Amino acid sequence: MDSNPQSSTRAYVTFLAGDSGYIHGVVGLAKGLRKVSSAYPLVVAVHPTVPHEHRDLLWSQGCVVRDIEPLCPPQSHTKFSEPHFVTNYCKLRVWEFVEYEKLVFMDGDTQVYENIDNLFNLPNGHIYAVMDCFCERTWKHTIQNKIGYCQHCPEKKKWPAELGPPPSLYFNTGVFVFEPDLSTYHDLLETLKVTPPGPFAEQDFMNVYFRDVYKPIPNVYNLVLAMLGRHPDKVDLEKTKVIHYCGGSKPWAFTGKEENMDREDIKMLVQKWWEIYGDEKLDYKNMSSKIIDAEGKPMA
Ligand SMILES: O=c1ccn([C@@H]2O[C@H](COP(=O)(O)OP(=O)(O)O)[C@@H](O)[C@H]2O)c(=O)[nH]1
Ligand SMILES: OC[C@H]1O[C@H](O[C@@H]2[C@@H](O)[C@H](O)[C@@H](O)[C@H](O)[C@@H]2O)[C@H](O)[C@@H](O)[C@H]1O
Ligand SMILES: [Mn+2]
Repeated sequence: MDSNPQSSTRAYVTFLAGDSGYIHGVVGLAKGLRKVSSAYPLVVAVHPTVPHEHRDLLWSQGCVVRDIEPLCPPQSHTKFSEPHFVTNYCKLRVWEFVEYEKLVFMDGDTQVYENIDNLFNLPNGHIYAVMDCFCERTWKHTIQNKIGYCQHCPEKKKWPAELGPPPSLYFNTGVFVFEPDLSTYHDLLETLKVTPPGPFAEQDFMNVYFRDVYKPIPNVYNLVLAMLGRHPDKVDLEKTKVIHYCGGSKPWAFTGKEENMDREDIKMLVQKWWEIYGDEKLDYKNMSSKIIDAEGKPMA
């Protein structure tokens, strides 16, 4: 018998901070999950900088709104790859959402195009995520990028033996499957205090912390846009379930002018994002399930 009946629950979870436009991403994700008939709610870990009207909007879109405290890395001179990455350490707060047995975290700049509820059935005891790509200029600080090595194509440019063993598999933290628990949460916070930050902030930290329990899942669950240009042979858009609009402009502010963004496939994917975001039939108020009577007829 489960000691805590709540702990058998599952949910998608995302993180929202500030007022710079990600609210559109989170609302779009809530509508996308409804469109693919996901069986689980979307919990939003909300940073104190999120305006109250955005909290109300999330609630009106059927999201579970959970306030979180900020979480900062130790003081350092690290130059993050993007200034806002320092805020992303707050993602780690989701490990305290222990009212859920299992969570699938999704960045606010991801969108789901096919049901991925099957991820909740992956065996416990691991963190599941898609391998990241090292080929973008954002990786210019790494030896991998300098020598042209990427974990998506180790056969193309082998890791030089003189550099020792190749780096451990490295995952993108835009989508990951995990089980929240308080002992891991407190250990994460203690370990964070003594871990010098890297350019990819909480992503670098999580890759070190979870190195021994990380298991890769196919890139159909988190296709970062860079893959389209860097590893087209590893991409099948027909089979892709989640698009991660990272590494350039976000769909809600798309200009197509950023590096690598002026591509027909990316413009098509941005249009697909807008088709969901703009679809009023997917608004929570228009989707609330009709109450039906004993004969299965909708009641007034
Ligand atoms: O100002 C910000 C920065 C980040 N985020 C959240 O943190 C996630 C990670 O940041 P981002 O997606 O920008 O990183 P990228 O995947 O583009 O590197 C976003 O998707 C949002 O869910 C946010 O809400 N507001
Ligand atoms: O805070 C660090 C971020 O690191 C990751 O983004 C990166 C990564 O994808 C690189 O491979 C790209 O080159 C880069 O553009 C992109 O920003 C996660 O997507 C994001 O959620 C967040 O954890
Ligand atoms: Mn992202």
